[in-house]
Amino acid sequence: MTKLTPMMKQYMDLKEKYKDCILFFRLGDFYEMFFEDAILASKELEITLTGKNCGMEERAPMCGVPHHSAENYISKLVERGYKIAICEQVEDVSVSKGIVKRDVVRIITPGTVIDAHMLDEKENNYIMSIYIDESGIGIAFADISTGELKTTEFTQNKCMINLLDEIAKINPKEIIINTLTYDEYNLKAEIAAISTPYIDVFDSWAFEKAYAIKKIKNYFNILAIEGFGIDDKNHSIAAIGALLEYLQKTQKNSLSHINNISFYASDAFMILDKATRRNLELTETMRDKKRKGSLLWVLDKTNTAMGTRTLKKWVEEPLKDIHAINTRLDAVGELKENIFAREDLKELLKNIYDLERLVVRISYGNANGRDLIALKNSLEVLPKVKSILSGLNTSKLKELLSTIDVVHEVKDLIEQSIKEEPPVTIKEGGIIEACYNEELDELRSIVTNSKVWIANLENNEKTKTGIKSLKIGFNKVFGYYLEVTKSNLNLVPQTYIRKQTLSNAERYITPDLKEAEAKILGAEDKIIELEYQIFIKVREEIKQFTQTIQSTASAIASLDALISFAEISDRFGYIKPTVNNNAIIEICNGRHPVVERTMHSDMFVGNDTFLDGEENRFSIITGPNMAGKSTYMRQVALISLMAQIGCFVPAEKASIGIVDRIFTRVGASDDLAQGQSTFMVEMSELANILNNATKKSLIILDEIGRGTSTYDGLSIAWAVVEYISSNNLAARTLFATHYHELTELEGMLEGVKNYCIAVKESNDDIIFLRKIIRGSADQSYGIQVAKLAGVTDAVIERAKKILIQLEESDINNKDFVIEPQDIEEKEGNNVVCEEQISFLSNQNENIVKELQKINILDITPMDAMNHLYKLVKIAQNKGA
Ligand SMILES: Nc1ncnc2c1ncn2[C@@H]1O[C@H](COP(=O)(O)OP(=O)(O)OP(=O)(O)O)[C@@H](O)[C@H]1O
Repeated sequence: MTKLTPMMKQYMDLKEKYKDCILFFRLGDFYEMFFEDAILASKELEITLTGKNCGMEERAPMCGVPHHSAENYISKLVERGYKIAICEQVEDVSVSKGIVKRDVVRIITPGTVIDAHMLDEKENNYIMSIYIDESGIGIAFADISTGELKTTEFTQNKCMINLLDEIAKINPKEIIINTLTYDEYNLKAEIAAISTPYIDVFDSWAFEKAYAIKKIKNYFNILAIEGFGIDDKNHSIAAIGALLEYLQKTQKNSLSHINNISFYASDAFMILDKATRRNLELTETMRDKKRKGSLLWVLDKTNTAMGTRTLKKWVEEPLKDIHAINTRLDAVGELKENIFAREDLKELLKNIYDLERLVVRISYGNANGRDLIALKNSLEVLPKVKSILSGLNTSKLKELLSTIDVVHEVKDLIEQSIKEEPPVTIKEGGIIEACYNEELDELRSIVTNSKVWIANLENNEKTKTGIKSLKIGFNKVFGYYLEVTKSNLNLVPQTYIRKQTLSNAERYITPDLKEAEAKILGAEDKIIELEYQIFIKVREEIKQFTQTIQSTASAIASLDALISFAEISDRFGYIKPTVNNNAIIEICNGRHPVVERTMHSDMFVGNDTFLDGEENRFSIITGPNMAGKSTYMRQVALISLMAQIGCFVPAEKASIGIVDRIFTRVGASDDLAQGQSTFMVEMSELANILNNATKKSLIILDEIGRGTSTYDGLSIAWAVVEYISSNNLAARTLFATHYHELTELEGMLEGVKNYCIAVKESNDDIIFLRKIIRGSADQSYGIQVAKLAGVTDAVIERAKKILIQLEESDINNKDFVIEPQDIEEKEGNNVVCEEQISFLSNQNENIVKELQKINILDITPMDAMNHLYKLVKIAQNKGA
């Protein structure tokens, strides 16, 4: 018969309750894991697996991590999609019975991380809840490390596409959903293709409307949900209800920092699908997924972590509302012009800590003394920020000025209560400032006086006994003692009580000394406890200001992002675009914001653009490879997007008719992992464009139809031009192509115009002028570009001959016949070979014989390897 130890029984009960989590079970200074959790964690974390005797027949597999460094281990597991249940000692009421009560205090999942070291300060960490039924889709997402909670819903047709676009934008780390099947969609696969969140089907009852409404009311402690503007948004309500349920279930803690729901209409922003975000390299590069080389890399010169996150959100969510865009543009303009104000603000912002996340740590009860000092230092800067802002005039800056609250109550409270350099832990004292609490001051003076008394005692005893080397020391076992070296033992008075013998000294105590010690130690214990209590009280008081600090943080973040836009506009010569609701995109001397940063200033050649949705709605762009077609088209898309996020643009003049969506079909991006060929990907992206573009969209097409046979490709491309340019759609489009036949469409189709990127021929070479001009390119210059790229002369020469023959066949309407390489050329190869052989004949006649067996024009790689092997053998034998 086996009997489980009480600790193991407690563990087993909790594990039963939290089956889907790895249980981090706190024992002393360690988090221990047992059984299958231990086996898994030891493998994932590469830590030693041991065993523990726990009353069972066999020792339970066990492994553990130190409490103080647990965050690192937890973060590794969470990144890999595991859920971690943190189990702590919660009360010790039953200590008398020898049982410490433990419970799960928090579940950490990929989307519910708040711990500073586990978060990327430049990114939000979102958890998303999705509710789907036959009439629509609702989403709600929160970043619990900042307190943001947003929701939207789609009830029109195509809502699945809207959902996937939103997921691509928000990039949640974790998704809870009511179902994974919807029409013909396999949602898990669809979502995995866009982003890589941890997806879980969550309890369906949590999505039920009545339950969700009750949950929202309880959570926010309100009587009606109208105040959030979601009362008629049933899908949103369901998603929010489940999200709150999940958060409460996992966090088991006050979520008071999530104190608002913000509903947004998804069509309030420019829509960018996954392909477009990737192709325009908005936040990371296509090739290596790095920030460097992306648009964000150019635009982001923020000075606070909050500003960095806000700027990224703006880039991913361009506006469509002209007024909102203009208020940002005006503010950027004022900050650009007013260099002194901007520079001063920048310096001040550098001293502002990540208030959004700090306030959450306070709310969770995780903040330590240093966090509070960081908060105080940040708040100290705010009056100066406000004073500079009060000298500025634009409406956005005025709005930010009125939102920023210096929260002087909090600043004063911390200043008075917390020491300037407090320790990291909050349970060892040394945190609370003098003169803040009378009782604490008294206790401290007891300690100080007693210590002075002890210091005096040393001198007095020295005089009294005549032992000059007598000293008073302290250790944790005996407390305070008098130490006398062996040579002076004859001088020790009767009243000293011997306590310890060392090799060359004796240690004593006296009743007076012990009395002073008791006072000191008693007071010190009380001080530590009292300091802890005071600290918790101060932290709780600050918690009441959560909402005010959050809105101040959000205003600072916006200010930081605007200053960043102003800074790059000034530094890189950007200008203020005008935005309007007509269809005209007119750019004078526009530049690609990222490509121009990769070359010396003035090297980038600016280009003009005119698209009006009418006579000039569709530009067919031809030109040699490498001429700059892709760069040009992307620059038009990026300039439009930059204007709509409220940033100045790299151009001499720009007028942007608001764009509702940007679509791109750029280059060949294989999606083999998804089981799709290059051509399949190209065609499905094209299908997406044709199905979803509107008259207000901007479409960038780079070489449609390239991935199939020439005639199929040309036919598709031709039909695409006809369809998009027709009055049904008439979307503004830039289409780069090597199918010169398409240039015949100018004049045939309304709104289609030919452009080409100019090059100059010089002898056999081409010089890239990078200038877009009206008209079409006369040839492709592919062979010249191949030559520039270093393709062997033999291939280049042969390609030229083939090209001539192809062109002649074409002109004479003959079938394509490529004549074989002439004899001379073939012999030429042999001549080279003969020369080599005659050189080698001097080296070794066996090698020559071997070489003569080889027909260099008819040899497979395998044959070549065999011959090489034989030659090496011959050479080795000769050497031997
Ligand atoms: N306006 C410009 N000024 C200076 N350099 C430019 C400009 N446009 C493009 N370039 C340079 O030329 C290179 C090639 O440009 P891009 O890829 O746009 O050519 P392309 O015509 O699309 O070529 P392909 O048809 O082979 O795809 C760019 O990487 C950039 O370095």
